[in-house]
Amino acid sequence: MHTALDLEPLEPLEPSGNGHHPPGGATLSARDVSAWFGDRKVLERVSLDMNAGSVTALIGPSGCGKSTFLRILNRMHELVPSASLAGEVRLGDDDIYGAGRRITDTRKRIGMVFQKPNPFPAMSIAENVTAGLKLTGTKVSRGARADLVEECLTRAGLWAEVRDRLRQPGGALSGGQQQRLCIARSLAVRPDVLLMDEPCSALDPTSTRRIEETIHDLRQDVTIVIVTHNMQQAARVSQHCAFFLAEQGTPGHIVEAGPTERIFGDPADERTSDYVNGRFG
Ligand SMILES: Nc1ncnc2c1ncn2[C@@H]1O[C@H](COP(=O)(O)OP(=O)(O)OP(=O)(O)O)[C@@H](O)[C@H]1O
Repeated sequence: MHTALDLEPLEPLEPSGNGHHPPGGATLSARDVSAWFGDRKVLERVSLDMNAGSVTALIGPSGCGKSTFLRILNRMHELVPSASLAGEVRLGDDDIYGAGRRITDTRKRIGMVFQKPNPFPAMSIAENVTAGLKLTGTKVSRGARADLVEECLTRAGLWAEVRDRLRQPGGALSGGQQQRLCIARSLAVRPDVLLMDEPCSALDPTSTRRIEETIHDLRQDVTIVIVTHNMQQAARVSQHCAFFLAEQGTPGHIVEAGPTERIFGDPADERTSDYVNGRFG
């Protein structure tokens, strides 16, 4: 059950990063995105700007298409054999579905963190951080690797806890630490955008809070889009919010989107008000 909302912004616990990372983030814009699995349409003309320097939360009841929309944003939807889509997704000025655009280029610029932490359990903590470099063809000299590991673990809010055991396996960390390790791994390829699909749903409240602090610290550098079922979390971590709904078997669509404070405090649509106040979903 969702409850009344705490709109207080989070205070960072640690400074974000060590100053080595570039300022960044880029605005991600979806225009008239529709999606299908086979003949079944699950998203209807979704348009949304996810601004640089900002956290955008995607909220809505189960099955309304939030994860599908998120997966379209980094070209994962097309990996499902029956899946198709229409519309446009732009990262800055680039059409990520444009002719000749390679999936690996998109994945490099738009990282993703999943519901269940998925580090490589037998690889060391340090190797986990750099694991994505090879996959995306990112070149980092051997000498620069240690700095990159420290930088990314710091930005992910994990450095202080693991600095003395970088050679231990990633699988030996707690669930919350593993999730921050996955965030560090995503950051190592220097993405402009980080997509997070219910990143805290498998975590306890303390680990959840820690991830929320990490999100708060990262947003200066990386555009963040997060799917969450937790309304208090959406209110705490996001500056913008989009409310998705799929009514009576119709495809999911955005009922309304805007500044989080307005979506929670003064929504334009009664359905949004009912949802954010826990009256359904
Ligand atoms: N691989 C798939 N094949 C067929 N249908 C799918 C597939 N993935 C999702 N769907 C359907 O697409 C619709 C949207 O699902 P999606 O997972 O995007 O919703 P969601 O809002 O993220 O839900 P939840 O909050 O429960 O994760 C649902 O009706 C779902 O059953």
